[in-house]
Amino acid sequence: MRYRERLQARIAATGSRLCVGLDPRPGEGGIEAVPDFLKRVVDETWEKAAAFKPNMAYFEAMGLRGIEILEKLLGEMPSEVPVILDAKRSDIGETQKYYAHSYFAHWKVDAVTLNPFLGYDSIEPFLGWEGKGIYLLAVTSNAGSADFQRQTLADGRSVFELVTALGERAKGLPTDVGYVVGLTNASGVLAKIPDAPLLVPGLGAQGGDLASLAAAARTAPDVINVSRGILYADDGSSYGERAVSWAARISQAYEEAVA
Ligand SMILES: O=c1ccn([C@@H]2O[C@H](COP(=O)(O)O)[C@@H](O)[C@H]2O)c(=O)[nH]1
Repeated sequence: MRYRERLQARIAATGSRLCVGLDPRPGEGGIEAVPDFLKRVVDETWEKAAAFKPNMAYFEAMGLRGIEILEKLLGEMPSEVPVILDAKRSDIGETQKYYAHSYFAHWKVDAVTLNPFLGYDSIEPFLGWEGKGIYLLAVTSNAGSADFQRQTLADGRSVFELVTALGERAKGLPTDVGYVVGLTNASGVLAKIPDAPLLVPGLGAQGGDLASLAAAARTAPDVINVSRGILYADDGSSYGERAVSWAARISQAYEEAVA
């Protein structure tokens, strides 16, 4: 089964487009409390998760122990839920081969985020993997996405359309190509993004508004990420309750857009 089909099936089975972001920040218990923390989050949220998204930065920040924690976590993930590793890697093709092997063959994640700045040959090593996906950073959720990504070229295209053109070149290859589009910057952008799976961060702590995404009436298996809004909301509710609540808010926005 292709990655896109698997994600579509998961969204249909759960009725949820929520991607649960796994960004652990060691607290009072220190690094040794992180594995149990992540296990509780996964156990409580997986039934409402269309996908999980561990971000490499938070694991790398814990040193080698963080990598061990990530490896163990990946080995114990519920098999029903696709895992998107947020790695944002970028290097020459020869080196990217090793990242692709590490993530797809060794860690067996379903998809990975990549920085497309080095061009097509830098993403090529990721394109021959049946059942896997990559998400290219197209329009990120930070203010700095205006510095390059949303600039307009002399021919009238936006810079992020050069990114989607890379993805279009990969059509027909075994790996599915999707894009990262930040909810905070999605307005006015979505009409120019192909019908490919989107990973949409920016909901919750970053204050993104679901209306423009829902109104775009896209048919692709787009997923919307919430990390701090589930892991660190400090609102007296459980991780599971927060996942249910965010999944419902996302569904409601989509329902209101068609009403
Ligand atoms: O454009 C981007 C790309 C990636 N991210 C990542 O998503 C989560 C967002 O976390 P929240 O706590 O829900 O804000 C985090 O891992 C980011 O590195 C993004 O925010 N924007």
